Formats: sequence, C-alpha cells, structure tokens
Amino acid sequence: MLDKFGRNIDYLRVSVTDRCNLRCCYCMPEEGVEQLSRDEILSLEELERIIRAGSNAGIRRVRITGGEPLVRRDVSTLIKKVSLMPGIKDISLTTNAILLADLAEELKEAGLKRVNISLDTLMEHKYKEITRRGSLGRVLVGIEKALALGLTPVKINVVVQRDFNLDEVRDFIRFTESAPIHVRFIEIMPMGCGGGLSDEFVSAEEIKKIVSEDYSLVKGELAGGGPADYFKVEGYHGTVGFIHAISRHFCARCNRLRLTADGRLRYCLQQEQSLDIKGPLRNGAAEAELVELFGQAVMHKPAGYRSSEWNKNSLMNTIGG
Ligand SMILES: Nc1nc2c(ncn2[C@@H]2O[C@H](COP(=O)(O)OP(=O)(O)OP(=O)(O)O)[C@@H](O)[C@H]2O)c(=O)[nH]1
Ligand SMILES: C[S@@+](CC[C@H](N)C(=O)[O-])C[C@H]1O[C@@H](n2cnc3c(N)ncnc32)[C@H](O)[C@@H]1O
Ligand code: SF4
Ligand code: SF4
Repeated sequence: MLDKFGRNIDYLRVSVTDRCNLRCCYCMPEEGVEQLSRDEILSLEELERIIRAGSNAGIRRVRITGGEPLVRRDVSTLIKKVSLMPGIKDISLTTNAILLADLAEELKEAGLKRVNISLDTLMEHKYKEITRRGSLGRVLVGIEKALALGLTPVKINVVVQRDFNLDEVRDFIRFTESAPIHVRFIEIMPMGCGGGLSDEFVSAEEIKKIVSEDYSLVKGELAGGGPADYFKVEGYHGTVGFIHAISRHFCARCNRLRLTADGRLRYCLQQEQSLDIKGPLRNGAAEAELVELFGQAVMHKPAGYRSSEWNKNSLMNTIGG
C-alpha cells in the first residue's frame, strides 16, 4: 500500500493486550493502571479478521506486541492463524520474555519466526528496579530457549537512560560476542511514563561514541522491517543496532501501521490520531469494507514525527511500541 508520500506500508504492529506482568518505569505507572475492559479489547476472532483484511490490503509482516503479549492466553492460536495467511511473510513478537521460556516451544510450533526481547540491564537488582517486579534470570533463560529453538534473529531492545544503564553499554556489546544476539540501543521517548527529553535522555550518537572508545564498529546488516541501523564488532557473532527514535527520525522510510489493543488503526506511533476499525467490524462490516479501512488509514499517515506532538497520554502499552 503506497501512502501519500510514496512509502510502502506493509508492516502491521498488533497490540494484543494493554495488560502487562511488569511495570517498566518509562512505560507504565507502578499503581493505579486503568485497564481496558474485556469487551473493549479485540477478541481472537476479531484480531484474526482484521489482520486477514490487512493482508488482503497489502500487509506482509505482522509483529505481535502489547502490553505483554505472552500474558494473553490465546496468543499462540492467533500466531498460528496469522502464519497460515498466505500474504504474511514474517510474523514476529516483541516481549519482555518473562514467560518466554515456558511458551517458546508452543510459539515456534504455531509458526512464530522470531522474537525481539526488551532488556535494559544485565544486573538483577537493577532489573527489579526498572521493571518493578521482574526476574532477570527468567529473561536470560528465555533468550537461551529462543536461540535453541531458532526463533531468530533474537534482538534485544535496550532503552538507554543516562543514570540507569549507560554504564552497561559495554556489557551489552560483550553479549554479542559469542552468541548471535543482536542488541539495539533505543532512545527513550517522551511518551507515557518516559522522561524522554529530560536529563535521562541519551542520543544514539552519544552511545555510539562511547562504544567506539573500546570497540571498532563496522557497518552490519540484519533482516527485519524496523528502523534500527546496524553495526558489528568484527569477529563477533551478533550485531549492535541503534534506534534514533528522537534524534534522527526515520519517518521517510516508515513502513508501518499499528492496531491498538482497543481496536483502532493508528497511523503514527507519535501522533494520537487513529481510525476505529473495531466499531465497523462489530457492526457487521464485510471483508471488503475492512480492507478499505486499511487503505484509508494508510492515506492518513503523516509525513512524520513532529517534535511538538509527543503525547504523554498515549500509553505505550496500548499502542505496542
Ligand atoms: N519513533 C518510532 N519508533 C519506533 C517505531 N517502530 C519501532 N520504534 C521503536 O523501536 C523499538 C523496537 O521495536 P520492535 O518492536 O523491537 O520492532 P522493530 O525494531 O520495528 O522490528 P524489526 O526490525 O522487524 O525486528 C520500539 O519499542 C520503539 O521504541 C516507529 O515507527 N517510530
Ligand atoms: C510497549 S513494549 C510492548 C512489548 C513488551 N511488553 C516488551 O516490553 O517488549 C514495546 C517496546 O516499547 C519500548 N518502550 C516503552 N516505553 C518506551 C519509551 N517511553 N521510550 C522508548 N521505548 C519505549 C519498550 O522498551 C519495548 O521494547
Ligand atoms: S515496556 Fe513492555 S514489559 Fe515494560 S511495562 Fe511496557 S509493556 Fe510491560
Ligand atoms: S514517528 Fe510516525 S511516521 Fe515516523 S517512523 Fe514512527 S510511526 Fe512512522
């Protein structure tokens, strides 16, 4: 699907739930999270129908995200249904990996191709601090399981915050040495609970400079549909990626739409505008009408990021990152 700016939109990020078993400081408040009701969230059948319509409109890659997608019991069934859709060439998952070790086999069998795992620190006490309730050990077992089962490439998302984990950048690079693990450093965004542009913000360029003091990075490559720029340390098995979400926008090569947990097609991560697809679906819309809604959403996509438009009320857990 070509948008008004000539970009090919073929990637759908699907937030299957707003619920999460963690409370990362930059994403969700610790207490008092307002949850969508069961009825507000798309059912398995509704997700299937919308994604099928997307594939008929031109979507070729689907990423399942959340909230935490693995807390939704029917996520493997959804993945199975999506992996059988002839138009879909890539189905991937973004997860905090707390439940990954338990579910990896089931997900692989269902047809999941690969996982991106969020992990901001390699130290247990700091992991507890940033997630407010997780266990680092479970994530590390999840990573091993994903590698063993070939849910690859395994990418690790690290949101960098100056006083929290900038000092661990080299430890993450060492993580790429002996295993095909692909670490991506992400600039924190001022959304939801993210402090973003405060003192905690570190630009991807600054991170790259710190890495370059100890390692010589050469241009790398990695399959995927996302905005990361990849490098690698020669001889290392994995790669090192940078996601300049704030400092250098990649909007000119934007390729995505988002389906929010409450059934809206969102045109841009940063901007709040979106189109209701759940309503028409529940009112009996036929497949062709749903396909048409995808076409409309694509035409609404903005040229890109506008620094004045970050919206603190947009919660990452309903949009899916
Ligand atoms: N500003 C902006 N940031 C994005 C966008 N897509 C992803 N990101 C950021 O990149 C992070 C990582 O995204 P992932 O869910 O791992 O997916 P990805 O990197 O797009 O996917 P692949 O490259 O296909 O593996 C997200 O949590 C966001 O912080 C986007 O369209 N705009
Ligand atoms: C919202 S989570 C959903 C999937 C899953 N729960 C996870 O954490 O991987 C998707 C991604 O958004 C990122 N994220 C959340 N809030 C962010 C923020 N304010 N700035 C940058 N990235 C953020 C997380 O680090 C994670 O990689
Ligand atoms: S980043 Fe992911 S794991 Fe952390 S609170 Fe948000 S949805 Fe949950
Ligand atoms: S900020 Fe909006 S337009 Fe830019 S890459 Fe992200 S989703 Fe696309």
